[in-house]
Amino acid sequence: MIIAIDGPAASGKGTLSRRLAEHFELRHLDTGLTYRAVAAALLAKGMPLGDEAIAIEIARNLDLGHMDKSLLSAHEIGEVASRVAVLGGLREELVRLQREFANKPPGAVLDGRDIGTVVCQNAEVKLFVTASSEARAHRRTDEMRSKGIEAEFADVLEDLKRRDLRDSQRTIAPMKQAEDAHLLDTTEMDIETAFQAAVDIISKARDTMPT
Ligand SMILES: Nc1ncnc2c1ncn2[C@@H]1O[C@H](COP(=O)(O)OP(=O)(O)OP(=O)(O)O)[C@@H](O)[C@H]1O
Ligand SMILES: Nc1ccn([C@@H]2O[C@H](COP(=O)(O)O)[C@@H](O)[C@H]2O)c(=O)n1
Repeated sequence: MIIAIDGPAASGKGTLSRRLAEHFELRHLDTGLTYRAVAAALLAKGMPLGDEAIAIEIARNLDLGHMDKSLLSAHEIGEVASRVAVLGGLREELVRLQREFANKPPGAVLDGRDIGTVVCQNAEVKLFVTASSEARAHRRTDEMRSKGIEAEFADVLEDLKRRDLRDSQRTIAPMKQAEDAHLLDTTEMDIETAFQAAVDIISKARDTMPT
């Protein structure tokens, strides 16, 4: 079974995806990390962010098993990732790796921006996880502060809105809800409630799948 989870920044899709993968005994790939890894490598090499040939080369050498989430999660890397994510050739290379991951048995949960619309259009279940910009900014600000990182709610909110706008308006594979995706708005849900709602949707979909 392949479960595709998309949604805007800090909507909780990563938290949900990890728990769903554990619950349904599937593998999990946070595809945002693949864009972040390329962004971080470009920054480390001091290369211009628009240098697509170098970005593709970095993507070809990416080892999905060795992406350091704690390093790549930095708020600033998310911003740079969203700027390199507009490059079509780079996306093709990363999508190839992501599909390879998804198609290995017993299946997987992938989260990102274009999983239901591009990467795994054939996924058995698709969710589009969202929450109001304010709720997402509060969650991200709390998360950063809990790690000892200084964060101002207003700055985080502005950054999230800018990133969402870029991600949803780019020409290639923009972030959007797939037509056959279930919408899960978690603005008024805590993590446990959101998880139970997702399990219900997926279990119902699985019960109606041909064996
Ligand atoms: N329903 C929820 N209620 C409250 N907090 C939540 C909820 N879901 C997730 N969180 C918290 O919000 C923060 C962001 O969640 P998470 O990292 O899963 O989002 P994301 O969509 O994967 O973000 P990104 O796109 O930046 O990778 C985390 O600190 C997480 O614990
Ligand atoms: N399938 C995806 C996943 C991510 N992106 C881009 O990467 C940025 C960082 O992603 P996070 O999920 O870690 O926040 C994101 O803002 C997107 O620009 C993508 O394009 N497609």
